[in-house]
Parts: sequence; structure tokens; C-alpha cells
Amino acid sequence: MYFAVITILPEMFTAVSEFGITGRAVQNKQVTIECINPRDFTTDNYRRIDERPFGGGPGMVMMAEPLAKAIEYAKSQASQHGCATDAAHCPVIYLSPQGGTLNETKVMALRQYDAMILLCGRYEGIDERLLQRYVDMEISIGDFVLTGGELPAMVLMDSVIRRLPDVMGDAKSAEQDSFVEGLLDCPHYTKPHEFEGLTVPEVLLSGHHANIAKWRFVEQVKRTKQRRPDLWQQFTPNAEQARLLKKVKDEIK
Ligand SMILES: Nc1nonc1C(=O)NCc1ccc(Cl)cc1
Repeated sequence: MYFAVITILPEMFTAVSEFGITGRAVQNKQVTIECINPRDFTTDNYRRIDERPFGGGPGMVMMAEPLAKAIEYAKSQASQHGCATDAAHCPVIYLSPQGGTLNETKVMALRQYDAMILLCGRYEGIDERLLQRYVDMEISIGDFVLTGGELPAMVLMDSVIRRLPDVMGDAKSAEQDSFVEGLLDCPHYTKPHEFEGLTVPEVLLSGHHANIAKWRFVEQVKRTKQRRPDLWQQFTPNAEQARLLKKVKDEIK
């Protein structure tokens, strides 16, 4: 997958491109991340990308033209990576609190694209005319306000990259075994057997995989009911989960 990131702080993106599972996906060429700085598309000596807001008020607003040129360049780069650059194949996504909130369903839907162009704002905002003309999708990572769109863009990239085929290997397959879709995760334990007087649930040491899978599912259901009744409300069990739920219904009261 090809990610073009429009940002005046490209150095921030080493956090995704050079570390961990996302860094390895870049190294393995499963993912390409190209940062494009709108400052490189300015024409004045000061390389201006922001100006005072019309109508007055505090702070600065990002100007449309440098961003428009940066996005056009990103599209040409995407097509050089063999990606179609129409909105259906390579959406321009603006990260902002005004967008629809990102969740696992949206992450799974984002995997379908060959490429995406992530627009990261700073200051008070981006000229509305740029958003009108160039942005296909607006996404928020939550109802709070940050100083810029870079961290939300990295959150989005991380969540999509970990869901690409062959990126997570065994961890992903384990994840699928534990009925994780739509439920909170179960507790996890590892060595040592005892930590500050606390031990490990016996079933996890039994080597009995069916019982272990059942225990994990019950713990996920209990946690989801306790901590996120809203998620539990929406949870629609598949056939296997419905069968298990019936078997364990007294345990999950
Ligand atoms: N919450 C969020 N989910 O996505 N983005 C955010 C967020 O706070 N962005 C800060 C931001 C976004 C645009 C501009 Cl111009 C300035 C600052």
C-alpha cells in the first residue's frame, strides 16, 4: 500500500516508518510512506504556507495553493507507484476532529485502497476551499483536539498497516482465533508464573486448547459487558460465537 502524507513536519513520521511492525512493513516494501512538504510548493522567498484568517481572530490558517500543489504531486507519485489516483482508489483523507470517528470497521474498509493521501493540518485550520475541492474523506481519531494532524495520520496508518495481509503473521492468526472482532481483548499472561504473589489462571497452563479458547472468549465477553456495554449492545456473534455463548451463558452473567 502507498501512503502519501502531506505535512510540514515530515520528520515525525519516522515513528511509523522506522520502528516496530510498521517499520518492518516499510522495510519489506509491503508499504511505502512518502512525506510531501507543502513548503516545497511555495513560490515566495519565505516559503509561506499559512496566513492570517479572513474575518480576523487568533492564529493562522493554512493556505490552499501550496496544499493543492502538494496533493497534485502526491497523486502523480501514487500513479508512478502503479496506483490509480481517482477517489475510489486513492482517496485524499483529511484528519480532523470534524471527521467521522475511526473504528475497526473503517480500518478494515480502508484496506481496500491501493493508496491514500493523508492531509495533516496545523495552526487553526485549512482554507475551506482546499477541503471542498480536494478532500474525499474526513476522519477523526476521537473527540479531542491535538496540535496537528500528524499523530492522527500515524494512528490511521498503524491501524491499517497491521491489518494488511502478511504483516502480522502469527499474532494476527492468534488474534482471529480469539474471536476478537467486536469484543474487547482478554487478559494476557506470561512468565514468571508468580508476580508479587499473583499467579496465572490454571486453564492457561493446562495445554487444553479448546478450554483455553473458551476461557479467553468468556473473559472477552465479561470485559466487554463490564467496560463497554455500548460495544456489547452492538455485538453480533457469528455461528461459532453463538454456540459458545449458549454454553457459557451462566458464566457471563
Ligand atoms: N482529534 C483528531 N482526529 O483527527 N485529527 C484530530 C485533531 O485533533 N487534529 C488537530 C488538527 C487538525 C487540523 C488542523 Cl488544521 C489543526 C489541528
